[in-house]
Formats: sequence, structure tokens, C-alpha cells
Amino acid sequence: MRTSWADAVENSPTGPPGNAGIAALKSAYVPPHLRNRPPASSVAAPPSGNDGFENARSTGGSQLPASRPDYGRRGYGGGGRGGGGWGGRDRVVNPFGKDDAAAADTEPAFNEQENTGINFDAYEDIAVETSGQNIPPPVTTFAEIDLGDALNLNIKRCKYVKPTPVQRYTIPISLAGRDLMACAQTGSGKTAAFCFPIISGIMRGHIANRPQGTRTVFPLALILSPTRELSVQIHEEARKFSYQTGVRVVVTYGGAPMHQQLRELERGVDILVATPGRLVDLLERAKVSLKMIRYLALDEADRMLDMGFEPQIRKIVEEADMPRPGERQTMLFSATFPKEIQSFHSNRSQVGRVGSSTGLIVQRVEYVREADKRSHLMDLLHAQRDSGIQGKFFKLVSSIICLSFHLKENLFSGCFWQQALTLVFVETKKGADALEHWLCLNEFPATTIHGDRTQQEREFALRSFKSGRTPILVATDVAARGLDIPHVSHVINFDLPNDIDDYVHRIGRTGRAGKSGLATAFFNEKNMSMAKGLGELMKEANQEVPEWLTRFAGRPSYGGGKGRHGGGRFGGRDFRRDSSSNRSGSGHDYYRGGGGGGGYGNYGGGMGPGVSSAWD
Ligand SMILES: Nc1ncnc2c1ncn2[C@@H]1O[C@H](COP(=O)(O)OP(=O)(O)OP(=O)(O)O)[C@@H](O)[C@H]1O
Repeated sequence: MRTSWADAVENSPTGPPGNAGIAALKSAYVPPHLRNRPPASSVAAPPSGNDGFENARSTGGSQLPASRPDYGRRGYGGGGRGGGGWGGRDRVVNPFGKDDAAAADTEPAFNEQENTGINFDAYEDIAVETSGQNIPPPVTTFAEIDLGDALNLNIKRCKYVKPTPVQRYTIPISLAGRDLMACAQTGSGKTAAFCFPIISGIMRGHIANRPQGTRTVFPLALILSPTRELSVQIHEEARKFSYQTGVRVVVTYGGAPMHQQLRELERGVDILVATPGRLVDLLERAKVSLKMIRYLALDEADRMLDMGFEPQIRKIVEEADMPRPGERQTMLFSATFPKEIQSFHSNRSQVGRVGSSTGLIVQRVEYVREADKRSHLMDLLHAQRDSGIQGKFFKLVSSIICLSFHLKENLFSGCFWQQALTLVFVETKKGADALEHWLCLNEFPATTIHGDRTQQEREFALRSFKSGRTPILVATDVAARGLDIPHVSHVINFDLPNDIDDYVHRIGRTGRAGKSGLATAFFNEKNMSMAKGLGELMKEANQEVPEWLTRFAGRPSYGGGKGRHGGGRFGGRDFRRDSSSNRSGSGHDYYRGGGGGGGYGNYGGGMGPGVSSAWD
């Protein structure tokens, strides 16, 4: 339903709001308590498959150019694999802009390409540790890895010049068929790190024919993620990486109509991206079988393995028909791994360690009483506006590219500047609605994302935020993990979380892919349990720790740090190595890779409950 302020903006012919636009639209604002009424006009539900997303984009007001179908040329039409989306019966939509795809065909080798903006220097000094037996060595370029021509071409189309550290280390490990637990900082390219080996493996693998003549589908790879939006994002990324490889990716998640997702599945699926709840539903209806799974990837693995998701993950991994560990490859990825998970996997896994790039995120913590939070936020936003961090627009591309786009596509004039975005985290869904309302009343265009909004509303809000039409997003933890939203320049923890790991993920929505960002936290007595963890984290990241925070942290009753994992750390300090002297370098991130094993029995043991109510 398009009922929020953001929705009104999106429907406005005036485009991105300046203050005048805001005034004109103010009357259209519908306060949260009046939402959930039947919509004036129905909006097409978001479809789940490859083509469907293109349609959704063109009807849903996305800023992306509506690319036209480009029927797969390579990798299709051969048939032969049976049962899972092979055989040329699928129409493949080009997930890249037409120009990108065409350009890539004539582009030079990786090392001759221009760097497209990621600050790789930020990663150069990172110390890396790995452990385990016979770990395949890391690579320094994509050209060194034999991922296959079609995938290599897509990597170029994505303008990835060289692998990020997590990719350098984990891709060779995964390609060697090893199980892996990888911990790397937010925004460092983990999605590609697990997608590339899966796509490459399916492209090249000798996979037994899948059962025919049944309406059950048999994916070869399963990627699980904790939120719908993250699943959608992974699907979009995986679609780009698998374009014209013959590998078909489908997403399924709750809150969207089942029948559309089923239709997509029935058209064939090699890689299934899913949220656990919807997948369990599909398994129970026998629409999906996991019998042929060769790759299992858990994004935000620590979240997926905590108490909140444990019953569903157990059903999927242990109780369904998925091959046992050793017969499938398991990959766990996150920016944080609490020590319970580290110790559970300690026998089988290797750990790599990569230094933190949180230096890219300037962290500030300010003492703000509950009653003063709104006015303090207002001060920050006004200061931002005055200093031009928000309110001005950031240029997206070089003027030369701008010019060529202008020549080709007048439609895009005005889209070359992207407003800097601010993400404000609050504790509760009600709090999110209230703050959004208040911000809008104060002429700061805002929208919300939280678990009480319909899926359509959530997706709409996210699009509106991403496009810069609504440059402030008030969110609960549902937006804390994984979302890769370009141009988020400021993350404000209006309410701090109760868990330092959640803080790490939240601030990781800025400062991504080598870019810099700012994170501000409002701290008061309510957050005492975070004092120690926050201080330590900031110190680790070479941030200035206020004296008063150190004093709070020093108080014995508050110093423990309340966390659902009992002390999980950013970058996953290698818990197993705490007692050894084998740590080198000053990095803060770790990888874990390992051969064989990877079983899930008892994985949840020892973790506290503490699942935020804000989650799905
Ligand atoms: N090799 C690369 N070169 C350039 N950009 C890259 C490369 N790999 C990934 N990226 C870009 O970096 C950004 C962050 O990647 P991604 O979302 O996978 O991070 P992440 O590590 O999964 O973050 P999080 O921990 O928040 O989930 C994306 O925009 C992605 O396209």
C-alpha cells in the first residue's frame, strides 16, 4: 500500500523533494495509525523470479533503467541437465544496463580495467590469518582463478577490477570443495565471495540428472539469509553474476504471494535464495526438494544460527532431504561470529583473519538523554543540511559519462546526482513510525522499514530511500544486516542495540566497499551494558573514545556488555586463538575455512535468546 509519506513522494510528479516539494506533499502524509487501510489503487505484488523483477522495477518506480529482455545466448538451449531450469526454456532478462553488457564484451582483461571507485588501498595493509590443513593459497587477481568465461565476463560487467580480501582468500578455498567459515568486515564483498564458487561449480560440475516429471523442484545450491530484503538483494546480485551462464537463480521469501514464487520455481531453479520461513513452507508442501543440494551458503550465518532461526534452520538442514555434511559444501559468512559458533566449528574449520576497515567508518558516540534525543537528532540533521552532507546532491559518475548518458538518454538527466542518505536505527516498530511522523512534520523527508509494514510497503520504502526521494530511513534491526545501499553517508543509532554485534552490522550500512562513512550513536544510562563493548570496538577501530564512555565502561556493574552471544565481537576475534600466541598483525577480521565436516548438530548450544523483537 502506498500510504506513507514516502509513498506520496514517490507518486509525486515533482520528483525528489526540495523544501517546496515537501510542503506540497505534506498534506498527503498519512500517519502510521491510519495505514493498513485498503489501498486506493492496487499495486502489483513483487514477483520473485528473474523476469518478474524486471517487471516489478518498471512498474514500481525504481530508478533503474528498464532493460529489455535479452535472450540468453550462452549456456542455454543445451538441455541435458534436466529438472532444474536447464534446457533453454527460460527467457533471460539482462540484469545489467544494456550498455554495460555490451561494453563488457569489448573490455580488456581485469588488470587493464579502470578501478571503478572501490578504495582498495584501504584493504592493502590488512593482516590475514588462516588455519587448517592444506589451505589453498589466496589469489591476488580474478584472472588467476578459473571461474569460467561467462562468469568472468559478468565480473567485468560488474566492474569488479580485483578481488577484495575476503574474495581473495575464500574463493580458492571454496573452489577446492572445502567447507568454509568466513568472517569479514561489512561491505567487503562477501556476497560475491560465496556466489562466484557456487555459480562456477554449477557451470562446470558433473551433476547427476535431476528427477523429471514432478512439480517438485530440485535446486543445486541454497543461499539462506535472515531477511526478505537481503534475500532480494542477494538474488539481484546472483542474477548479475550468473547472466548467460546457464545457471538460473530464483528467490523466495515471506510476505509476497506464494503462487508467483511457485511459478518462478517451476520454470527451473539452480540456485535458490530464500528466507528460512518461506523455504520451510515450500518444503512442507513438497514444492522444493533439497535432495540435490551441492552448495549451502548461510549469509549472516551467526544470525541464522542463533536461537531465533534455529528451529527453521534445523528443519532445513537436518530434517529435510538435504545431503549430509561431506556430500555437500557448506559456507558460513558474516561480519561477526560469536565465540559459541567459533568453538562449535573449531575442530573442522580454519580461521583467516583480515584487519578491519572500520577505519573507513568514523564512529561518534554522544551522551544524549532519552528526552533530548529528538532535538539532538534535529540538530544533527540541520547541521548536515547546512554543511551540505545532506540536502546537496552527490555526483554519481564522471562528467564524461554523464555527457554520454545525456546524449543517449535524456530520460536520465537529473538522475546523475544522488542525495546522501541517512539511516536512523530505533528499537521498536512503533518508535520507528513515531519518529518518521515527527521527521516528516519537521520537513525532513523520511520513511520507515520494520516488521509491521507489509512487504510491499517495505520494498517501496527501500526503493524510495535508495533513490534519494526519501533520504532518511528510520529502521528497526530488520535493516541492520547485509543491505548494500549506495550513498548511505550517515548511520545514526538513535536507540543503541543491546548487542555489540548488532551495532557492528548497523554501522556497516555505511562505509562500504572502501568508501568512507559516519556513524553516530546516542548513548545514555539505558545503554550501560554496551559501554564496555562499544569502547573496545571503537578503540580497535582507532576511533576516539570519549572519556565519559570509558568511565561508564569501568563501572563494575555495567562493564560486562550485554549480548545475546555473550561477548561476540566485531570481526570475529578468533576465540580459539585467544589462548595461543599465534596472532599476528593488527587486523580485526577473520576467516574460517575448513575441510569436510560442517555439521549442524547442537550448533545453537549455549547461545542466549535475546532475539530482537524488531526482526521478521
Ligand atoms: N571485487 C570487487 N570490486 C569492486 N566492488 C566490489 C567487489 N566485490 C564486491 N563489491 C561491491 O562491494 C559492495 C559490498 O558488497 P557486499 O554487499 O557483498 O558486502 P558484504 O561483505 O556482504 O557486506 P555485509 O557484511 O554488510 O553483508 C557491493 O556494492 C558490491 O557490488
